[in-house]
Amino acid sequence: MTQHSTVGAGSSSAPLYRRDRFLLSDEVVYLDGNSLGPLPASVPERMAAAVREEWGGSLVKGWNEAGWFDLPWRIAAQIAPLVGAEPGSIAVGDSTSVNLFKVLGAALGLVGPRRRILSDAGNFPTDLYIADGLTKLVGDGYHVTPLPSEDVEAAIGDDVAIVMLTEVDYRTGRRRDMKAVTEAAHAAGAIVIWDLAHSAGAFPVRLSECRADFAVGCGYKFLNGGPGAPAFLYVAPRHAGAVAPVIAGWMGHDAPFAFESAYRPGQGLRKMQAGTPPILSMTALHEALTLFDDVDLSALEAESRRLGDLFIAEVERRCPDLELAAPRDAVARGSQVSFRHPDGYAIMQALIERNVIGDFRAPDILRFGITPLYTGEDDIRRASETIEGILRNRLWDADAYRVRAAVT
Ligand SMILES: Cc1ncc(COP(=O)(O)O)c(C=O)c1O
Ligand SMILES: Nc1c(O)cccc1C(=O)C[C@H](N)C(=O)O
Repeated sequence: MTQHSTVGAGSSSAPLYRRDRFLLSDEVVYLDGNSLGPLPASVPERMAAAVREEWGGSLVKGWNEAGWFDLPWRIAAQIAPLVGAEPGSIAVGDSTSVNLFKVLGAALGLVGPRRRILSDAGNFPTDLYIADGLTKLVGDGYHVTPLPSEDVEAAIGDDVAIVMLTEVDYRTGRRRDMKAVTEAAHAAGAIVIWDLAHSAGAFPVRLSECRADFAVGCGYKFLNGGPGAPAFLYVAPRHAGAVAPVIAGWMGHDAPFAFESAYRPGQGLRKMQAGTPPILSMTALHEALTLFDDVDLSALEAESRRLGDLFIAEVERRCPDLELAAPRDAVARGSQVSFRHPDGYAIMQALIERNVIGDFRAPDILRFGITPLYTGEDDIRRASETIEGILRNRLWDADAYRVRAAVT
C-alpha cells in the first residue's frame, strides 16, 4: 500500500510528502491544516535565533542588520508564486480581515458610480462584517448584498461595483471557478476581490492568469506560518498606481524616516503597509514558507484530489449516516472534504479524543483538511476507520455528554 506520494516536485526529485519536516506526532492524523497549519520543524530554531541573536544581540540595529524592514517584502516574494501573482503585487502583514478592509477600501476608489458589493451569504463571516462596516463608514450609498451561494454568479450584472468572494468555501470546500467568475464580473464592468484563505498553499492559484483585481489570504492555514501569522493582500499591477490606501500609516509613507507631517504614498505596494511589521511572526512565516521551495503545486493539487476522493470513498463505504457536504467532483473542491451529521460536534470531539483531528463548523459540518505535505493514504484510512468505529458503536453520545459536562 502506498503511504504517500513520491511525485517529483518541480524540477527537483524531492518527494511531495515531507512529514519529517513538521513536528507532528506519529500518533496524530492531522486533518485541520485548513484551520491551523502544523509547526514546521525548522521554525523553533529559526525563532530562537531571531529572538536571541537578532532582537537580543542587534537590538534596534536589527531593523537594518537583520533585514527586518525588508522582511515583509521577502515573504511577499515567497507567496507570489504560490498564488500566481506578478512580482511586486503582494504585500504581507496584518490579518486577513484587515487586509480585506484595505483592498475593499482601495477598490471602492476605482468603481465609479456603482454602489453594490455582491457577496455570498455563506462567506466566512468576517468578510461580510468587514464589508458591511466599511460601507457604513464610507456611506454614499455603498451597500453589501449577500446572496445564497448558488445565486451569486447569476446576479453579476451592470449594477454591481464589486464582486467579493472566497474561492474555497470554509464549510463545504466548494471551489469557485476563479477564471469564469472573474471574466463574468469584468464583462459586467465589476471589480473582483478574492479571499484565498483556503486556497494559498493548497493548490496553484492563478491570480494573474485569471486577471483578478484584488485578493487577500491567510498565513496560518496551508502556509503553516503559526497561530495569527501575518496575512497578505494582492493588488493587480494595473491597479497599483491608482489605488489609495485607506489606512495610510507611516510605514507606507514614501519616506517613513523623514517624519513628514503630510502623507506621501510609498512606491508600489509599500503604501499598503500601515504600521510596524510583527517581526517575530514574520520570521516564523518566512521560515515556514521555505517548505514550499521545491513543491510542485500542480502535483500537490493532484495528490490532494486523489486523497480527497479516497477519503470520500472510504467514509461513504463505512459510514452511511454521514452525508457528503463537499463537491464529489474533486475539480470543484478545495483541499478539504466535509460531511454533515446532526451530531457533528460530538462526533468531532470523539474523533479528536482518538487523535484524528479535524474540526466542526456549525450547524452540522465535520470538516477535514487534506494536506499531502504531511498526510498520506495511511492517514486517510486510519481516519476513515476511526470515524466508522465511532459511528458504528455510537461512541459519540458518551463523548458529547462529557463535552457538555466540561463546558457547563
Ligand atoms: C475565508 C476566510 N476569510 C477570512 C478569515 C479570517 O482571517 P483573519 O482571522 O486572519 O482575519 C478566515 C478564517 O479565520 C477565513 O476562513
Ligand atoms: N483564525 C482562527 C482562530 O483564531 C481560531 C480558530 C480557528 C480559526 C480559523 O482560522 C477559522 C477558519 N478561518 C475557518 O475556516 O473556520
